[in-house]
Amino acid sequence: MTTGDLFASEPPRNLLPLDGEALLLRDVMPISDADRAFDRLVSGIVWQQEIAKMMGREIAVPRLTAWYGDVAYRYSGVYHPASPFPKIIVPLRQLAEDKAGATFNTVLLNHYRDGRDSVSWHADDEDVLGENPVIASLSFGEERRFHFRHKETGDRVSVDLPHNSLLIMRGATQHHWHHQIPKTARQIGPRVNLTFRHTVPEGGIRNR
Ligand SMILES: O=C(O)CCC(=O)C(=O)O
Ligand SMILES: [Fe+2]
Repeated sequence: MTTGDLFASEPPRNLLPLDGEALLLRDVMPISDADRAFDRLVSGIVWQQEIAKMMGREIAVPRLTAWYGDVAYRYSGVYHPASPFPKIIVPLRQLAEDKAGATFNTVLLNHYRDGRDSVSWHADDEDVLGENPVIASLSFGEERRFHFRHKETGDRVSVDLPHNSLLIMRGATQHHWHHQIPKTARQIGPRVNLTFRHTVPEGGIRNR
């Protein structure tokens, strides 16, 4: 039996001790497909440098991002028109849908260029994601550590997200837990992450 078979035969366990569900699926596609997807995403996606306003100052978000969706949506007052999924992302969405048993109409991509890039504590709890969103998060490239912190109890859970893995968050997770990817002083390479979501379209009509 190969290591891959061993992982595949073990049902993923819930990483969270209470108030939500987080499952890490490893080796979700043939490794050659994962390697190719990583290269194509790094070079083929038009990555944006977003600027955030923090206490009156403009700060570059410490990672590159991109967004695609079948539907338009409004987030923090900013209108995002529908923007069709690039060809490279279509099979990745299908995989995420099959593994998560849910449908997704939007994707947020993150490109962490090195250990100085990060995402700070937040929950994916915007109204447009609905009550208990299923979020499926694909990782390619450098392994990064992902932290959960319970909003009330302060409980912490950490998990390393390897190349070719899928983290599924669902149930009450976003109500009760924040998550982050901290910076690291280690000399590391780039990582690409795709978080698939189901967003209620602007105007409130679900058409997927
Ligand atoms: O890069 C990751 O694994 C997490 C990204 C994230 O939390 C987000 O985009 O909301
Ligand atoms: Fe998130």
